[in-house]
Amino acid sequence: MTTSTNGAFDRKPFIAGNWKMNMDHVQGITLLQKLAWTLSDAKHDYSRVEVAVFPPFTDLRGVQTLVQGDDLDVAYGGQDLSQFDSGAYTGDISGQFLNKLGCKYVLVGHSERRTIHNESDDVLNAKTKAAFKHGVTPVLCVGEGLEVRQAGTHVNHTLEQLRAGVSGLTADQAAELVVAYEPVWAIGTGEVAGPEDAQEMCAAIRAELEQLFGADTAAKTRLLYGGSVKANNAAAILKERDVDGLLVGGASLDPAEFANIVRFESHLVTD
Ligand SMILES: O=C[C@H](O)COP(=O)(O)O
Repeated sequence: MTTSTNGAFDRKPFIAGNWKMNMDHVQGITLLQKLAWTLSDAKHDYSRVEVAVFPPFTDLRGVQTLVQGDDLDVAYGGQDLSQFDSGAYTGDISGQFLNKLGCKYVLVGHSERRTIHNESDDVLNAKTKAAFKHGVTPVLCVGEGLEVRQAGTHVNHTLEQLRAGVSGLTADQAAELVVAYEPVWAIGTGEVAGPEDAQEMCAAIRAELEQLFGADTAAKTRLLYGGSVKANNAAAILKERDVDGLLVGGASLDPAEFANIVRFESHLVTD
């Protein structure tokens, strides 16, 4: 992520916390309150670094109430959505419902959805389009498993997922889209892809978006890295030119740790 001489970033940094299947609706409120207090104490400038949380569906109404009631500048989103608008799809959640709850974002194709729920590239493309249809910005997750990484085909593999996910989008949608590169071997394992690994893939993703949608569009799309991010490695990853933010799992459940990740710029000065 490069900065201009006035300290502005090329793209607004985006720090997102994916709570996964953690935190019931009472715990979720407490976590968000603590995060907001911590960031407020630290005088966090939300206009400089955007913050979002992705709670379980059952927490979203409580999160909405807290965000509205306390006028918090924290965005929130769903961890998944249906590719369909409504109907006989037991257990699924429509993008329309997420929109109605004030969700700004929704995760699409997290590796845990791709593997545990066998979500295909075609389904994820339909979900990406459904998100846009309902006015919710998709965060499309891509990334390779350990075997692919060891075989050295991780760039091709990840770009194939990307191409499938963005197929049929307009340039405006591609510019608004957020892409999260999450090497599966680094998720929840303590194994972190090095900053250079994150940069290699984010640069490849941006180059692919440039091919597909043009340079002006690709310059706007925000690219995140995710996988065992902590406060002590966030700043180094975010120093990379094409990495615009982080998708944080485990560390987002600790408000002090997550707030420190959000405040990565204070670590940039001292690193
Ligand atoms: O969505 C977040 C990613 O799966 C990373 O999770 P993690 O930070 O626990 O490794």
